[in-house]
Amino acid sequence: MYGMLYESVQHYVQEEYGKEVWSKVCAIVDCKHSSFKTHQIYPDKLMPDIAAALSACTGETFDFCMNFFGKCFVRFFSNFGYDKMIRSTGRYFCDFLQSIDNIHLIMRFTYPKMKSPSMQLTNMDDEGAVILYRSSRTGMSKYLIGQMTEVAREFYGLQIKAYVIESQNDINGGTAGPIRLTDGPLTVIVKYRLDFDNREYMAKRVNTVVHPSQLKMPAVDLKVFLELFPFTIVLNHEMKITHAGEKVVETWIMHNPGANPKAFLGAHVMDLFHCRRPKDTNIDWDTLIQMRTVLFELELIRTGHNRAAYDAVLNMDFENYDDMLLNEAQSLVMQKAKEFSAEHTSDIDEGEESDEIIDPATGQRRSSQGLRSILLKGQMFYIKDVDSLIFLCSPLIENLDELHGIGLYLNDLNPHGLSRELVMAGWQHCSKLEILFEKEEQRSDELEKSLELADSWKRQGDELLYSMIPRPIAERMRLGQEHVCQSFEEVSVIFIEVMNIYDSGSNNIQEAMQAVNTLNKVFSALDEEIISPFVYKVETVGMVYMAVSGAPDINPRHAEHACDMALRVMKKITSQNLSDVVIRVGINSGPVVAGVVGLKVPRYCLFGDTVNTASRMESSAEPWRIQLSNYTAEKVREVGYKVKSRGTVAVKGKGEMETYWLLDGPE
Ligand code: HEM
Ligand SMILES: Nc1nc2c(ncn2[C@@H]2O[C@H](COP(=O)(O)OP(=O)(O)OP(=O)(O)O)[C@@H](O)[C@H]2O)c(=O)[nH]1
Repeated sequence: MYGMLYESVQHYVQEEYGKEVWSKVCAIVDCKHSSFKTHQIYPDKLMPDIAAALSACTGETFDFCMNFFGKCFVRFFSNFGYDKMIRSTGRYFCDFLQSIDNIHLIMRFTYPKMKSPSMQLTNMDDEGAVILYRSSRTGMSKYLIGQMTEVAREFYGLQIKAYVIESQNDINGGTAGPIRLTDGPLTVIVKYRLDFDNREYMAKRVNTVVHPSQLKMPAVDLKVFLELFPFTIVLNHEMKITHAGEKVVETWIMHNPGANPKAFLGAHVMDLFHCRRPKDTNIDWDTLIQMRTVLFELELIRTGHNRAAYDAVLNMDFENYDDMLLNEAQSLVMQKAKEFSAEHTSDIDEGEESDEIIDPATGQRRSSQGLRSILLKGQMFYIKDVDSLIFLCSPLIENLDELHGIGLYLNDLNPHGLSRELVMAGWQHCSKLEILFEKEEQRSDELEKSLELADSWKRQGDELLYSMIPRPIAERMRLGQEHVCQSFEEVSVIFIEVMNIYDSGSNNIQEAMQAVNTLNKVFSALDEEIISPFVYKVETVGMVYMAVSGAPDINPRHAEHACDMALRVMKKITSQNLSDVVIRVGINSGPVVAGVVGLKVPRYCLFGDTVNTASRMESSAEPWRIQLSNYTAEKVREVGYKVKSRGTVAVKGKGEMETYWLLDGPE
């Protein structure tokens, strides 16, 4: 389905429910598109999926959401100026209801791959109307209710009540989860009742009977119709073709070489055509006589593809065709076809059955698939004088390539109306549009790429920021909240020093580079042991790595988490047996004040004697040992950690302190 419908949903869901809800909905349906391109096609099932997801996020029913999306579409398409088109369909709401098919058809040039639904106004009365909707998509029936309600309100000042009377293959709303559209050829048929004040329209209709233009007119010879509409077919009650325009017969002959050219008349319409629109329609008199406002699309069935045969048939003794035996006539046709091809292409080997077409218009070779079949678009009109249905139609051709593809020329098209101009306009329009679409695609791809790039830079920036400032604090600062210092009653501070990997007095560059590499390996290994939110890395200064447990996320088991990390680190670094690397660890627990300092390179710092003492625990520890302050040892011994007193140690700036070695964690 075209992106325009999804653009309207994204716009109004964000407006109505906020960007947060929209992001949640996208996450649920796994939609990767940050925006939708108007002219790009997206999966049909995305629409009901989004409705089901929005229903889950907001508690609204699925039907409510689909109805809402239909309203969004009508509000949104005004951005493209389509509201003017709706207003111009007619003075009354019923005029509009009869024009929806036409609207979609006119928009075909702009949305060439559109698979629009078909809408049929089957009944009107003073209290409203009945609409029959057919579509190859499920889950859209409530979408249409939203559209019709919004068009009635917005453009006709009508409050209508629209509801489903009966439906086939339609998945009733309120489904819990996203609707998976089936892939099979499924036609959804839904009949709606629209209740609204329709008296004025009905009264106006009655008056048309006495309208001056309705004065008795003489019967018109059917031949006139067939000249004006050379692709027309006339059907009797048995749905047999009684009369036909010359072009439709010629086109049929061209696409059915070898068939009896006289077999077109008298054949059942469904033996020669497929009904493409509306889908799954019973082609019988009673049904068609009800569907005079519906736009039909009949596709001519092709059995072959030989332009040469076509010319041969037209040149043959058409009058006496019946007298010849059919196979004699067919062999004559094929003979003529060979002669025709031989005249037009010298390089086809003799005797080789060529199925190539020489396109006389362009002289280009076309493979046998070159001739596509023809799609006739029009309405069924009942002509009382001949008690027949006449399919007043014209070929649906979007551009010159397609015209050639069918083997027709502009002169074959209806002499009146805009068929020829539309093809030309369509061709120009399409080529202009193609350039515009390409440009739009290019721009939006560039936009998509720069959005991805910006996103990756943002992520990298965030990583960098979170490496300096804890995420919750960074988020609060990003929201403009002034970050104030925060005091913590009790945390455990860990200092880890990498010893003797570098003599700061030496000027040997080699040694220095070696030391940096080794330090990077060790600190990266330590980083892997940081388990947020239990332990937070504060900084590294020189060979010293500092971390804390219990800040910025308060956690009562900070001493245990700090010891666990120290034990893991000891095990990890010894297992890595990095040559010359020796470490020692110190831990202390107590109160600290934490805050972000600095503007240029803001850092999350801890202040207080607890930090100083933890540093001393590390700097006075022996290599490969973890030294705990008395207070920390007390806390972890209670929960089974194995500690061993080191006795009293003279600690710089602290005097005599009893400290402990940490030997192992609890069983
Ligand atoms: C100028 C106005 C309109 C334009 C440009 C337009 C265009 C479109 C397009 C591009 C699609 C998607 C079809 C596809 O991608 O295959 C669509 C679908 C649809 N349109 Fe329109 N449309 C218009 C007006 C309306 C109105 C007024 C109604 C009904 C009141 C309507 C009913 C629908 C429905 C129900 C669908 C969903 C597809 C389905 O059910 O199969 N449209 N339309
Ligand atoms: N990495 C790091 N070390 C700290 C921090 N706060 C204190 N220290 C260290 O803890 C130790 C004890 O600090 P103090 O008691 O203030 O001693 P000092 O006189 O400032 O420093 P010294 O010259 O080492 O005695 C010192 O080695 C400080 O470098 C900190 O936030 N980060």
